[in-house]
Amino acid sequence: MSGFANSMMSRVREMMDRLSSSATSWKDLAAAAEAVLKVDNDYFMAIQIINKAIDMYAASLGLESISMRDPKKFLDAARQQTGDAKVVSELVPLFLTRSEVLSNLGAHKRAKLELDAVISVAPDHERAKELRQETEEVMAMEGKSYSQQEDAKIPATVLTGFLGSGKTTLLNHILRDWKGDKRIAIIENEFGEVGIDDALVTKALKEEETIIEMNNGCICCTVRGDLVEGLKKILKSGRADGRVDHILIETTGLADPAPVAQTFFVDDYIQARIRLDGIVTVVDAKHIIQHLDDEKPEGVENEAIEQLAFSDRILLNKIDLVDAPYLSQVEERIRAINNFAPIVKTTLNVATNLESTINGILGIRAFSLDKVLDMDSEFLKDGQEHQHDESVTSIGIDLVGEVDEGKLNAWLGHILKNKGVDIFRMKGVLAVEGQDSKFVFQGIHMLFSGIPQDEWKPSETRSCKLVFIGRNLDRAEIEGGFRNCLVKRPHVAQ
Ligand SMILES: Nc1nc2c(ncn2[C@@H]2O[C@H](COP(=O)(O)OP(=O)(O)OP(=O)(O)O)[C@@H](O)[C@H]2O)c(=O)[nH]1
Repeated sequence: MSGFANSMMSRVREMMDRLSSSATSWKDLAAAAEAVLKVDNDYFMAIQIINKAIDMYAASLGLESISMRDPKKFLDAARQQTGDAKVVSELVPLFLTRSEVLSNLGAHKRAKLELDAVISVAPDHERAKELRQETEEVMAMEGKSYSQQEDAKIPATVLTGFLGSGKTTLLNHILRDWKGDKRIAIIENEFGEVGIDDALVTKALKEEETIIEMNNGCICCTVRGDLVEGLKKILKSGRADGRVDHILIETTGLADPAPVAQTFFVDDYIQARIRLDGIVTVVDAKHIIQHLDDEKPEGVENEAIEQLAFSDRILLNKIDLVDAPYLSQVEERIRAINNFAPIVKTTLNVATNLESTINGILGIRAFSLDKVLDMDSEFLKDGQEHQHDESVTSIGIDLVGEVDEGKLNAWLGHILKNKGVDIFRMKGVLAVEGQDSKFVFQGIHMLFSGIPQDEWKPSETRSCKLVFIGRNLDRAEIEGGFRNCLVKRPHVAQ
């Protein structure tokens, strides 16, 4: 991670560490949150500190489990334990600060819910009533028209979906086939040591597009700081040569979208200029149930479930690979996780209804912090880092040289037959002996396709790049197997 990104992401944590070691009471934290709000207008930092103050207060009463989840229940329980006077003088001010911050971050519904809770225990509290009225006014305005301030920001879409679901296919349609005239900047993140998507993303880009690749870790954890940096770079490039109308962020197939979405609230500069338009999840109809049912070790999230839960629009893709009863079953499973996101059925590789599909995911104003907080009241808490399932790894191969077609086919056939269940995803761009075109292959479990694509240019070195992502992969076996397919002795590229 770059120095800048490091410093950005560690800022909140450093501040929290400093406060934890120097400020030992909830009162100190409450004062610190007020100061951060007044001096810096730093809402994300303020909410971290005020949450900690409320947590500390709740812990002193043994009520930490309900403090965020249900503010009314928490305030009522606190009242029973400490009496009305203390709740009004101590807890209410904490909740007022929190409501103010939530409103400033755009979570008006959640702010109102907390203010309602405050007013239920302190019906005459003037400041609480005032804040609730202000919040209601903003909500009424937002109901009529999208706020001008939000309109002025550049919309960003987080494109998520499990490995191989069709994200890059969709991206290519947007870049190559879509008739819309938006200037789109793209941030691409891959899981795997060797970047392949660069070769798979269409070269027929509209001239103006900016593509930023982030391949040194997963966007939802290690490279979140780089995402902020990438967004800032896009903002600057947009300023230099006109405009950027939309930002599209393709996450890895193993990303948890929650921390990616949180990024839009962490940095003031970003928050003032970019708004999260929506989280779009592409679903592979054939394989999704298998991944939803995948049992994970203790403390490890199931990414396929998270990607659906946080989604604002779902593209139920690859419907050509399943029959109608199975498709209904898939829809039912999706609905059990996310009952509000519209589902659009697609076959992205043949691009039917492309215009309406793309228009239905860009500029939709679908992301709502309120909606997310309803589902996950701790969404704005920093430090909830995503833990990847460590049995799922990636193996990257990057070698100069070319393969023997017969040996390659036999080896790929062997892998598909014997490792198809464990290999979630494989893809590669290969030089095949005697062929002028690059051989591009894609595999998802037992499904495989390979096609010649683009000729090798005289200036290019004929080489092979492959990525395997899956469970319990044996690096020596896969790498050894591939090396046996090579025609010449390879030279390992660094
Ligand atoms: N049968 C079928 N195949 C599809 C469809 N959409 C995409 N594919 C194929 O599925 C494979 C994976 O598609 P990608 O777009 O690379 O998937 P991805 O989500 O970007 O994959 P990762 O980046 O590895 O997570 C490719 O071979 C596509 O051609 C579809 O609707 N039907």
